[in-house]
Amino acid sequence: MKLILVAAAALVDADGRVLLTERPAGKSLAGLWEFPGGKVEPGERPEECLIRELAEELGITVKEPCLAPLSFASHTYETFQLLMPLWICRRWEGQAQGREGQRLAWVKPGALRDYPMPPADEPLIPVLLDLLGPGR
Ligand SMILES: Nc1nc2c([nH]c(=O)n2[C@H]2C[C@H](O)[C@@H](COP(=O)(O)OP(=O)(O)OP(=O)(O)O)O2)c(=O)[nH]1
Ligand SMILES: [Mg+2]
Repeated sequence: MKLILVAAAALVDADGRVLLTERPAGKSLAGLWEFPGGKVEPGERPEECLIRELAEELGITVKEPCLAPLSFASHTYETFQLLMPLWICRRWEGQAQGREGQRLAWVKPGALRDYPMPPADEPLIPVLLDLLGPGR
């Protein structure tokens, strides 16, 4: 089966909230809430890809040293196998906006379960809860 490599970020703000973005209508998994990021293109390093995706999708500038490896998702979808490393990032320049019309939500970790996410993302929720606590 085809292996798809997706680089994604848990952006964490000063209050310990995590950014989720809604997948736009018309795309696969539309309406579900995900970590911003996208497919690594041929010849691209994953970190480079993530910095590009965060600029394209959110209009923010992230420096590579501000990305720390956190965890990964591995999930078998019907038509491909997803492998998605997740970096945590607490520092960036600019204010995140949905540059592709997508809705954004800053979510305290204890409320992540209120946002329907792709099945691949499910195991990442406890990782964030462990690291950040449920939040107030
Ligand atoms: N960015 C991101 N993608 C995720 C997450 N969970 C998850 O299963 N995915 C899947 C959805 C897509 O198949 C792929 C993301 O790649 P992408 O964001 O560049 O894909 P895309 O919108 O162009 O998707 P597609 O419609 O072409 O499949 O990984 C997540 O938390 N963040
Ligand atoms: Mg994307």
